[in-house]
Amino acid sequence: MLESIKEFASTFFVTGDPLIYGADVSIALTSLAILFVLTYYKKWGWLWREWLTTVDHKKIGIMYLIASLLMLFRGGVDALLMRAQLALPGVEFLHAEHYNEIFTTHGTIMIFFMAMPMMFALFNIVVPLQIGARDVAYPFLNAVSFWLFMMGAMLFNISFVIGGSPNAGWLSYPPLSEMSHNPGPGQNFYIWGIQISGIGSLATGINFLVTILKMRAPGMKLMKMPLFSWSVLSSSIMIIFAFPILTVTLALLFIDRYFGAHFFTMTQGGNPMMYVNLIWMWGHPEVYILVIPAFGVFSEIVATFSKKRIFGYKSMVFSMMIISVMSFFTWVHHFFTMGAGADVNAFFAVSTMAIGIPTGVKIFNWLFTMFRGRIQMKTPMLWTIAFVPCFVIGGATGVMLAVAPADYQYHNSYFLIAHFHQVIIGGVVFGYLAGIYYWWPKMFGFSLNEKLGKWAFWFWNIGFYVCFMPQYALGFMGMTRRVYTYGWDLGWAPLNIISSIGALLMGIGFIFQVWQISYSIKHGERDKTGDPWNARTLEWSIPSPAPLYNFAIVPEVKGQDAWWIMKEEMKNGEEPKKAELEPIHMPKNSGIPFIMSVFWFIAGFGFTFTWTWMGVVGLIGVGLCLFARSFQYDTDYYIPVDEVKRTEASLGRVV
Ligand code: HEA
Ligand code: HEM
Ligand SMILES: [Cu+2]
Repeated sequence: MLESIKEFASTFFVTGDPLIYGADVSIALTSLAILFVLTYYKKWGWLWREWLTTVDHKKIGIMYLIASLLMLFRGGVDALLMRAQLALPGVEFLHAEHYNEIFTTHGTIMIFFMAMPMMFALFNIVVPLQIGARDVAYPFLNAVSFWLFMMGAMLFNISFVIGGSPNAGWLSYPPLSEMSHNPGPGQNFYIWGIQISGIGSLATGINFLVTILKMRAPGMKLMKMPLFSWSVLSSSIMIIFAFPILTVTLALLFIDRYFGAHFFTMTQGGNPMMYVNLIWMWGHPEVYILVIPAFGVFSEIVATFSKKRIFGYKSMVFSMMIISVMSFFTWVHHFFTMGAGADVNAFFAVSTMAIGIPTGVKIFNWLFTMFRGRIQMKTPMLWTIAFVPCFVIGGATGVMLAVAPADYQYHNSYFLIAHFHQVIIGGVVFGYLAGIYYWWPKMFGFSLNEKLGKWAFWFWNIGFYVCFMPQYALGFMGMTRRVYTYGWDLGWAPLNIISSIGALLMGIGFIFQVWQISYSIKHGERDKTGDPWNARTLEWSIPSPAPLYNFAIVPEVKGQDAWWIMKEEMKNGEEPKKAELEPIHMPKNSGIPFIMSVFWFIAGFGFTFTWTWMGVVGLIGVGLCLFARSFQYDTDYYIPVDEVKRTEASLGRVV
């Protein structure tokens, strides 16, 4: 009896490693503590009404933000574990198999469950406010997207406790990810976690495309739209074209695994190369999906803190749109070594390098905006300035990788690892952090402490170079990616230990940020004006945090930098035009997005463990939720004028 319980436990729960035991116990204790606090303070009703059922883009944005910061922590712990293992040769801190799992979960979590939601946090928090809208085009769908992301992320993360983590790399190439080589549930967790959240991402792309095209305030022609919103448009278009490829690719892999098909096997007509092509047709655009909104953030920040209009607005827009088209024609640079032949490789080498041109245009525009500006060194600006050299070096090493014959040397080495961390951390992470600092007062009504922010900034920055610069050299010295240890005789030890110290410094930077947030909640400067940075775009024209309906009166836009123009007019004594208040049309909250996503989770969990009955129950639940929604007619309401007046008065505004 005892034996069979033990056997069941060892197949179901991940056991055998004290590190994992420790983590399991702490996860269980934290969950219990959260449940206890919610029950003790009777907060369940509040949680349900205010958060789990909300369709308000601002709250959804905040939930994305919290989730992404937690995932940054999880991915960061993974990174530190790997760096601890690699610091010295011959260490057996992580076993080989455990190392495989950790680089897989680190890469997957950082891209899908940290960077994507942090990007969606900014989309949600900023775009409607910046274009003068009262919500996104499809608020209900927006909540569905969020909960799909959340359930996908949770499904992926529990693999760590139940069943075992995936271990075939962040893109899960076959044949390693096929049943024949990987029979456990780990790869299924990967497939379903990403599949569920990926559908959410696609819906977000559609939502923001329509929001930007249809919901701009009167007078905001596309060529007067702020650059962050342009970047979201560009990224959304890429999402709409790229994500379906991911969905199909993972579905085919699952069919291989579940039904024994042979799309990607080595035998019986299958072809693993097909998978590699498909996954990169999504994967390469994905990195630009992530970085373009970061470019948008930098454009807003550079203009605000240089007290100038952005230099070369039109070229900024065109370069962004050109990058989003070109990003679909470079995917083969990820497998130059797979033998496609010289002509194919030459085409993709040239198309890859060509992306450097529009990117360079943007870099020079930011520099020209700063040139002779009255620059204020606030934290958002610091991250922006640090981004420039970091991204230029990372971009330049990208161009080196794009030289197909040379890539035979660099491919899958630490040179590659250093390249992509440099563009991703220097571009994406620095960009989103800059955006979070910049829009924080708008989200929460208080600023983050500058002093602690500067400590965090320097730790991250110095840590970054200490960690990743040695890796370029290690790549040349022959160190390949995904090795869990190496010998003393190779001479890699000194650079690896330096690199690990750098990772630790970044970890300290993150701790400073946590400290900064908790300190500022109490002591942060309250933002009474709604415009703490003396900024240029519409989101700063309303109080912080924005009221439920955002704009009591929808603004009229006269040009680029609409809020700046309004401020100039007010300075010149022009009275803002008084418009009549009208009742405001708003969407009602709904529990369906949450419940439906829970059913997706159940379905994903069932299919992961090949419990078909459970998978089917989950899918039926999803169907029932859709059915219920189609009979819901009472989905909206009006906020009466009186209430709008009262709210505005309480925020110190006269309307
Ligand atoms: C945000 C993420 C991001 C960004 C922006 C980029 C940007 C670029 N990447 Fe990178 N890349 C990744 C993320 C990213 N990459 C990831 C995650 C991988 C590996 C995944 C894996 O295998 O697991 C990868 C891998 C990768 C490879 C595969 C290598 C291999 O596997 O062997 C190649 C090869 O061509 C490449 C090239 C480039 C190029 C040319 C750019 C260009 O866009 C860079 C453009 C920028 C500049 C050039 C600098 C600024 C320009 C100027 C100052 C103007 C003057 C310069 C010129 C005209 C040249 N990248
Ligand atoms: C914060 C500092 C970070 C450190 C110290 C770090 C460290 C590492 C290490 C040691 C590896 C494994 C190398 C190997 O053995 O092949 C790795 C891989 C990877 N990292 Fe990071 N990383 C960091 C941040 C990030 C971020 C922010 C992202 C993305 C947004 C990211 C994405 C990836 C990806 C995609 C891989 C490849 C995984 C794979 O090979 O399957 N990393 N990182
Ligand atoms: Cu690429």
